Amino acid sequence: MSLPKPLKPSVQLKANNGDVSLMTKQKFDYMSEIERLRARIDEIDEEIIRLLRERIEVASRIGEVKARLGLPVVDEGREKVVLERAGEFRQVFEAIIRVSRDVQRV
Ligand SMILES: O=C(O)C(=O)C[C@]1(C(=O)O)C=C[C@@H](O)C=C1
Repeated sequence: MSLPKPLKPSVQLKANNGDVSLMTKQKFDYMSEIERLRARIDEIDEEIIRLLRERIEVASRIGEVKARLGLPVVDEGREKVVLERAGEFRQVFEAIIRVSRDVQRV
């Protein structure tokens, strides 16, 4: 049985110190794919952050109305509904709710 052929280093990349290091084309392609996917994650994260800011703004408005009506910040029934909808992201939403409780207390 023969061993697979070693891949030829075919891409030259300049390292920070000016040395030229060799990388296989295959590894270069995989690394480019990671970069491309990370760029998409950056876009998604920016959108999530924008939506979280908007959510906090809305929660803060709810807080103002509650204060006028003399209602408590925490509404456990409503939190249950929000957390059930969150499904596998329950822990994420627990953290989000903590933030919106906090903005309603200031
Ligand atoms: O719906 C409300 O009453 C809110 O204040 C918003 C919110 C939430 O972040 O979803 C926050 C705190 C409450 O305990 C319930 C829900």
